[in-house]
Amino acid sequence: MDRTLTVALHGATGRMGGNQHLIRSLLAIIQQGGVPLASGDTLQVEPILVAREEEKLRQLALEVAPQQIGRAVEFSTDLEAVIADNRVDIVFDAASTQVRPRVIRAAVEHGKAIYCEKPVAVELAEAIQLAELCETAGVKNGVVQDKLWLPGICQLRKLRDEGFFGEILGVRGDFGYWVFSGHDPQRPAQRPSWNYRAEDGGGMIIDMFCHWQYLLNDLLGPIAAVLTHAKVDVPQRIDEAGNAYQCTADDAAYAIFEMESGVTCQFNSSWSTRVRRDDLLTIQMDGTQGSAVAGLRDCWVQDLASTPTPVWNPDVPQPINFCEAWRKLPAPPVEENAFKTQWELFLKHVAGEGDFPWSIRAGAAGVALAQAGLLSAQERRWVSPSELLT
Ligand SMILES: NC(=O)C1=CN([C@@H]2O[C@H](COP(=O)(O)OP(=O)(O)OC[C@H]3O[C@@H](n4cnc5c(N)ncnc54)[C@H](OP(=O)(O)O)[C@@H]3O)[C@@H](O)[C@H]2O)C=CC1
Ligand SMILES: O=C1CO[C@H](CO)[C@@H](O)[C@@H]1O
Repeated sequence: MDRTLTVALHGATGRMGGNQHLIRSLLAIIQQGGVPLASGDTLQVEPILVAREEEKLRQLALEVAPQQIGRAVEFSTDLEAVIADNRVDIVFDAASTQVRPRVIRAAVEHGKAIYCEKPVAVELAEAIQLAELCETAGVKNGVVQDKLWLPGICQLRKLRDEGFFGEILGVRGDFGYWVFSGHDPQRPAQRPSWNYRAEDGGGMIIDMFCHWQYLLNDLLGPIAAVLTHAKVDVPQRIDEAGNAYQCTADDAAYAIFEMESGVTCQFNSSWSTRVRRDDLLTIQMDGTQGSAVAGLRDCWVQDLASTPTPVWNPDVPQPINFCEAWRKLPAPPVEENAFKTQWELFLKHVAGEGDFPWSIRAGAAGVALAQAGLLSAQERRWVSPSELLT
């Protein structure tokens, strides 16, 4: 038997709302015939697209959706009416960050299940309030933590579980790429301008530390303290309308995370760097018995036996090709989109099958790390995220 969950997809016209959540997740689920449940039933999903711009919505609902699933889907510019609609089971928000608390509150008022993009809010106090609100109302809730299902990260987790590393000693994360400022009309900025304005909820720390929190927590347990140096490397950029604006949000952040386990993790996150590594995000984990480097999709390993023996001598050309000493792991047989995988888990959870630990409360822990990072950068000192949660 089929059961259908109707999802109000707010922010459908945005990059994430349109590409990852509509096209690669919800429409892909419809296209595959739904989500099989353990009960033998199949869970279907029906999106209602919501945003402010009717023309963009019309194009997604009446042109993009039919190309993928052979029929149109519903759309609306009236968020309040859609949230209040009795047919809607889940309210999902992927609009810009500052709008999120308002959407979550409205959804709770109407007793809907809530799922949203990260960060759940810019301010920690607000993120905690939202978690409490959902818990008190007893509504099912969740936050996107997509990196947990990236194929490269899944390989890293598997290596840890198999004991490949021996004793884990340290982790190094390198994230980012060059984001064009927009001054050259031939090379427009490839990210929305609000990301570079603190007053609009932008900034590297609030954007990426949420990801680093759940990733590190999953791989190594809780983060005890963070030390961050943040910068605005590119002070002026050009916005979507072609106007120059001052960048008020950090676009580079250099952080050391000290784990409760004693492991040290060091993460560079930058929109002002050029890539000379295997992927836009690489995470290297070093242990006594071996090391691994995970990119978004691939993972490379080097065990103790294949570790080269370098000798420092700048007077001769480097005799070792270090890249050759790494072995690329075979790709897993089925590679699913990480957002889609998490969507399926949330849909099943709402249908009564399976826990969903990636809650708004879990999202608030990400905001706590971001706030700790910002405070550390401002006051130039180590900050413990748990200090801010008490
Ligand atoms: N998990 C991940 O990997 C990622 C998550 N994100 C998160 O996703 C969210 C969206 O980011 P992204 O897609 O890059 O941003 P975009 O700027 O591309 O999209 C923002 C969306 O928000 C809507 N919006 C903006 N302001 C308002 C407002 N005042 N009221 C209602 N709607 C509004 C826009 O709608 P309209 O068309 O009406 O203007 C648009 O649909 C952010 O919270 C970000 O942190 C972002 C990137 C990656
Ligand atoms: O996870 C992410 C990956 O990178 C994006 C931009 O390229 C970020 O905005 C985002 O939050």
